[in-house]
Amino acid sequence: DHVEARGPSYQWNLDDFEIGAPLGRGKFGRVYLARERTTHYMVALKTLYKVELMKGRVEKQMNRYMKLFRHPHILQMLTYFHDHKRIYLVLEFAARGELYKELKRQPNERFNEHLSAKYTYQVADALEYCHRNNVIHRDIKPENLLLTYEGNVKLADFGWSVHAPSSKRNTLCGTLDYLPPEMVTGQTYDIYVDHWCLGILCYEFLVGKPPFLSDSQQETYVKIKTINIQWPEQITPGAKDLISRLIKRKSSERISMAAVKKHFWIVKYKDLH
Ligand SMILES: CC(C)NC(=O)[C@H]1CCC[C@H]1Nc1nc(Nc2ccc(C(=O)N(C)C3CCN(C)CC3)cc2)ncc1C(F)(F)F
Repeated sequence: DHVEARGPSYQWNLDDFEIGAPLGRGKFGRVYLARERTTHYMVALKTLYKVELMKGRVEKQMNRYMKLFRHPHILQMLTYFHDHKRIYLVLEFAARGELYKELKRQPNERFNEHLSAKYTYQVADALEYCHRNNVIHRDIKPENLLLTYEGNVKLADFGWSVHAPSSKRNTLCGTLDYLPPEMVTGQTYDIYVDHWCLGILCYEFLVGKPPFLSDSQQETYVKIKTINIQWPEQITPGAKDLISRLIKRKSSERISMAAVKKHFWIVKYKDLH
């Protein structure tokens, strides 16, 4: 709202901000802590080099993202602007940083049932909103989640999101661990890919690593297609029930985000401290 104080037609530029410490590197460029000069509002300033993003698609993606996404568990893009070299995204600053680092910092590198249920609930809430707007995130994993000062989740990085349904085969870099069978076999897929990923995410919160982690991609493919999951003892019957209802081969059998939010294990643990 501070940023919108200048009115929707104001052309923001770099001089409106004092640039602070680097927060790290995103996929396409660096991210800095920044402060808006007049209101002292803290933001994250993500710089993207134009050369990678010349395609007009980015502009469309930005506009779709900006207009649509106002949700407590989705990282908000406040505005964006560009100079001759770069595009600058002015994003919400999440003070407690990257959730995957928080996961690694935990004893045994895993979250207890309260944090796992709380974060799973908040991601389900964000996904329900995305799906209501016919957007598939497609890249749900700890690396794409940030934490606010209060310890709540912000879903970020809609770089891979597309309108449902889609059969867009993108060169998915990085881990296959989160891929559902329909994406592994290149079939068309729908919003239910995010339901599968939520199941994988909940498992990783509780165990500290995803269920199909293997030494080779080939082995991971086989485990995904056969849905070969081990259930270590820290996964209680309630958590196993929820995860099993999300990691279903038939996408239509995966329970809805509304059902996740009402699931007895989520309800029991999400507000405990
Ligand atoms: C989801 C997406 C895939 N991820 C990203 O974009 C990443 C790429 C780089 C940073 C992050 N992007 C953001 N990060 C924050 N907050 C933040 C991050 C890191 C720390 C932190 O732990 N340090 C600075 C520590 C402090 C201590 N030293 C030792 C290490 C770094 C603290 C707060 N807010 C908004 C964003 C956003 F998204 F708006 F850009």
